[in-house]
Amino acid sequence: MDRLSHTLIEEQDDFEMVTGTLATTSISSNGECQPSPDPGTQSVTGRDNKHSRMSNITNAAAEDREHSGNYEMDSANHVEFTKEDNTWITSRALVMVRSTSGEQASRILESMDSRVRQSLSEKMIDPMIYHFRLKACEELRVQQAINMPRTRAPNQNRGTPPPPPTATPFMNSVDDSNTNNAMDGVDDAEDDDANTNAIHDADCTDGEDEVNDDANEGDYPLATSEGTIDPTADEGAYDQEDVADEDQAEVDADAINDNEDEEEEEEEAEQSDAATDAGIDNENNHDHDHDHDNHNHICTCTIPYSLTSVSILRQNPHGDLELSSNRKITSLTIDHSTSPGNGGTKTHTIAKIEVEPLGSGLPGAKVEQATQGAEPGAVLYTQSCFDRPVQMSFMPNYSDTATNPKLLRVFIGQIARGSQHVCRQIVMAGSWVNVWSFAMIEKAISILIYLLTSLVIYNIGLTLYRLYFHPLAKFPGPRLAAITGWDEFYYDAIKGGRMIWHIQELHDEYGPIVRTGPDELHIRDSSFYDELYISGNKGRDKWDRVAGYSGPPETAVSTVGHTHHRIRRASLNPFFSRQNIRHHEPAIKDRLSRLFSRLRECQANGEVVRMDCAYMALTMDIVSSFAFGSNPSHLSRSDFNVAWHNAMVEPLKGQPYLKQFPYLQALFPLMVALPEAVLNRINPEMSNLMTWMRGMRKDISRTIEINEKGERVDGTIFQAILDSDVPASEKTLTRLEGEGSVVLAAGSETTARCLSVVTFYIMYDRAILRKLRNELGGLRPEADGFFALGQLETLPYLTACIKEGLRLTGVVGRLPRISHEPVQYKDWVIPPGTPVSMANYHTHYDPDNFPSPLEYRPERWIEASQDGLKLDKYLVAFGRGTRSCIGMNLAWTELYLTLAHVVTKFDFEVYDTTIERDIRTDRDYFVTFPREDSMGIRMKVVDAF
Ligand code: HEM
Repeated sequence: MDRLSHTLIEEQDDFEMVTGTLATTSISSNGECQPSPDPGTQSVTGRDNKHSRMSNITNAAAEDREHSGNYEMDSANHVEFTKEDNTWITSRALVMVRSTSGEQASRILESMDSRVRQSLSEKMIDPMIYHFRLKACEELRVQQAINMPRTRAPNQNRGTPPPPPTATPFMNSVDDSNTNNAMDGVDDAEDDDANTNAIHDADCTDGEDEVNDDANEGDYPLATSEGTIDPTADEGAYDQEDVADEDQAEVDADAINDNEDEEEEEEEAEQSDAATDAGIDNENNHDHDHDHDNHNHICTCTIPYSLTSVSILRQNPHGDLELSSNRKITSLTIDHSTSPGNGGTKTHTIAKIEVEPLGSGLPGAKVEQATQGAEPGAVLYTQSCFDRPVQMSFMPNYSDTATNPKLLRVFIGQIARGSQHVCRQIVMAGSWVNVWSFAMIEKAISILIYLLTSLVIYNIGLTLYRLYFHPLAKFPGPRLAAITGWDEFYYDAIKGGRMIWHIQELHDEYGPIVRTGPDELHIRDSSFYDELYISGNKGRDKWDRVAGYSGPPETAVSTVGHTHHRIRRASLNPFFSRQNIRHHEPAIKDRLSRLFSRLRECQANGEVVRMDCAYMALTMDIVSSFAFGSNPSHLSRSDFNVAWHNAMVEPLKGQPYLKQFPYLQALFPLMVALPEAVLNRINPEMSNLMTWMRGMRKDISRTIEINEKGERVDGTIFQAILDSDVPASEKTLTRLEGEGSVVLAAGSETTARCLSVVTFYIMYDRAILRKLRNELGGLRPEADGFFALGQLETLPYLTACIKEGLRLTGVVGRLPRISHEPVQYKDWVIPPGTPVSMANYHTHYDPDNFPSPLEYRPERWIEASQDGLKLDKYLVAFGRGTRSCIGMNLAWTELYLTLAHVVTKFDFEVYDTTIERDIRTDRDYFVTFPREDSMGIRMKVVDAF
């Protein structure tokens, strides 16, 4: 394109739009913009003279400058505009005039220097036209300064004045006004603009433009001083008869434009190529009029991903990036209804955009819906509140989007040429820029730093408090345990249920009472057991940290308060009474018969039996018939339903995590709520359990319904609770459901483990087997083929075998209790409210009471009794006090009946089972666990009698 040479003023900055040093552009006698008429400095180019009217303007402006310092020419800074520039300026000015309300126009006129007005009036120049031409010149100059492709001029249609700004939808209004979306490019419309009116450039410190205030502050405002951009606002056109003159001027310019068509097409083609280079679909983005050669000149707009703010990084003349301003978007509304898809590119209309007033600074803005429009790949089209459309195109960055989806490439261009307040910086952007969600990241980082600092300070304070000022500070123990409870997590979660062995070492070092955690004491003294786990009204509370995972909410076992626990326990006691268990004896014997027949089958098949699973199937079948009146028949399953065994046992390993992160308990109800198919895929074993729980819930609901009709469902724990005197709040579906789960869990693995360990030792040590068979040989079975329970309970050796089994297995872990009164232990006064624990393991393996504690030696119980020692005092497998095991009568019944009949009816051979690996208590997950590599307790049935 044959551009006339032009000189730009020395700008303070490429991106400083209208400051007080606007280029001193003049309007030549032919009506084109050109350098000011300073003969000494301007390069005047040849032009045809046909638009003589405009020379008046030129002269007027020149004279103005003589009168006013504001219009002082800067001889060093002058500019020349081409014809097409002038065309654009004219059209642009027209649009601005039309979009100016009467009120605004009056303000402009008022603020205009009277001498200027006078001068203009003498030369019959409309001051509004003059004013807006200045602005248009200024815009154009800025674009040229950054070498940005020109926006399609408004009112491109030959002779048709542009329509006034319309209300939403903006896309429509953009189309109507023939400005299309802002990136409509330099298209044929420019051919139409031959309006060669020219305006002298002027120094814009004339005070008529509040934009200058912003610019002078070195800021790059994106908002009006009120901070609002409302593209829906129709400010009402400035009714100007003088527009007719402009139209006439446009007609005059047609002839000139014809020569320029070819050049325009070439330019368009260049730009289209550049867009292709930038990865933009030219078809979809044919309107993206931008210049990719100018990346170095553009400012980089940092628009947070959520569009909470807009900040602009500008590039100074040295090529460095500078942060020029941050403006917070306070509201951004996207009109999705006007968002047609565009070949995979989403197009949205911004219905309204508001930014903060100057000086508000970052950060923080609540932006509704903003993110919806700002996803990578989305294209935001909008029309500014002014006369030009604003387009923001969000496209993935070529290189970084894959690794960092927050990095977008944004094209911002052709925006609101007339909207100097708001978008002039964006006008300058006019190209593809990288956009990062800095504000969000910065905000997150600052919050993180704040939190970390607070955390560090808090922890330092807490550490000092725990070490020196805590009520337990005087108690012995390692400093680490005094400071943090994480060592417990390490031993229980990381090393796998080993905390009680670590505590054992601490006792060896520090004595019988040790501070094992910041708030917790532990005592290893078998003689103190009954004092801590006290009976009667002085009962202790549970520690809420532990109670939470002992069982589901609302159950007795998870109740913290002693009094509340008593109420709940009272509703269960009758059901677990010795009398009620006797009542269930036939059902227990029935399940035992099933076990015996299964063992005979195994013998016949030569199968190796997982005794731990067989006994688990037995205890689950028994407890199910006892508590729920049902028969799940785990015994009948070929593998004794090993899946159920695992489903009941494996979750216990999660207890250390639940203790450290109690909120994980919230996941359990979610798991129950998961659809069966989903859970089945995730964990088929748990899925069985969940299915069972759902079934139980149905049964309970039915029981409640039947009770409401005045009828009963006898023989279940649910009916027992409903029959009890407890308040209705203790008879809810949740409570009943919870108690059902607890009974199934507490009543199966505990007893099963004891049975399988005892069976192992009896079969492993034939001497024990012989003694036991001798003792049992003195009994005669009853009519049902079973020994009478009463008789079995009198057998000392059988009882000793069971006690020795309970000593080595059962609940081995700590059972914290909290007293509301000070507790005296030796010289120590334990402050009220302190959780104090004793591990059953330490009592059961106390060598003072049980020499060679790791050995299975039933004889110790016989010998102790003969020596008058009350060894039973130290058998605490079922706990003691108000919270001891409620199911111990059932457990004893099962143990007596099962062991007595198994040893007399079957002979087993231990199969690849070792004491070290499979029998000995190695881990504490509330109940005893063998070593990790255990393969179960396996035996072969070699004989059946
Ligand atoms: C050898 C077998 C068993 C052992 C070693 C045993 C051990 C224990 C222990 C130590 C506790 C106290 C837990 C604590 O303080 O948090 C307890 C509580 C409990 N046990 Fe057992 N138990 C056995 C069998 C059973 C059976 C067969 C049932 C039911 C059918 C049962 C049901 C319960 C219940 C419901 C509790 C909670 C009591 C409460 O908090 O009031 N247990 N058990």
